[in-house]
Amino acid sequence: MTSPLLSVRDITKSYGARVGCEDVSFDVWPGEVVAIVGESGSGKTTLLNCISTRLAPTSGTISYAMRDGTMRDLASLGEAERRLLMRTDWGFVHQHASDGLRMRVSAGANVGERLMAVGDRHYGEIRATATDWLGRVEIAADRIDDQPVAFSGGMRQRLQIARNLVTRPRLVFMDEPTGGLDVSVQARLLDLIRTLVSEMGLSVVIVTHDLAVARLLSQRMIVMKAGRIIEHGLTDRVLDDPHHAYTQLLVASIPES
Ligand SMILES: Nc1ncnc2c1ncn2[C@@H]1O[C@H](COP(=O)(O)OP(=O)(O)OP(=O)(O)O)[C@@H](O)[C@H]1O
Repeated sequence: MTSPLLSVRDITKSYGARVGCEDVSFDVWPGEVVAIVGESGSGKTTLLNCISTRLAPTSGTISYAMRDGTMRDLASLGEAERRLLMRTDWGFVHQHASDGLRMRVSAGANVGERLMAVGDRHYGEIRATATDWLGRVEIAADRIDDQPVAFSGGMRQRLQIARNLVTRPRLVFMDEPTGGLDVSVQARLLDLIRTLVSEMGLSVVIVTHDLAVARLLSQRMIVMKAGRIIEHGLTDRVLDDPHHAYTQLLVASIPES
């Protein structure tokens, strides 16, 4: 494919007098993982929420290559079209699994619900697919009827990933997906995300303040500071040869492993 999947142009989001992000432009190509990094308050979440239509930008345009090949300005989508896109063609993995799961319905139903959203109606098939996906995210099949409230943080996050990926979306947004988890749990989760993303050929936009996460998962990296992109390039290049003084500072602050 020679055209981008998502095209972000001159996105600005203001909260009254405060700038969330400003004049941000970049493309996401099919099958690539783009990491948005920067310190707290640099505008990463604001940008992610704007490009995933969870937040309306103050100005700028975001276009998306729909499954039928047409490039649509996301602001022109009707509410029903937007919701369908979010439930089927896109995924959104929240930092806190409780924001992306229904905590009081079973693990199987959390996964099955997304399948029903794309029109699956056969109970046996839905349950079989849900069981298969629980296995793919390393949750034992005998936990299928348990509610996520009874799961550990790492399990909840893996369930949230299964719920998002079961419909085989083309684009997945992730907001600090490993944030707040123990280091060993993080490592296992990162490994799982990396495997699934590569097996499924997913495009991903991931927000993280952790450069090690960006290094492990992404091919391209966007560095933000005070709402603006200050450096953008291939992840290895940005991390091995940062051009901007702020990026140099960020890279220098990664603990030696
Ligand atoms: N709802 C809001 N109302 C007012 N200002 C906001 C709001 N949300 C974010 N901001 C401001 O916008 C700027 C960018 O915040 P944002 O949360 O996007 O940054 P971030 O890089 O995601 O930070 P963190 O890593 O801490 O989540 C900050 O100055 C923040 O205070």
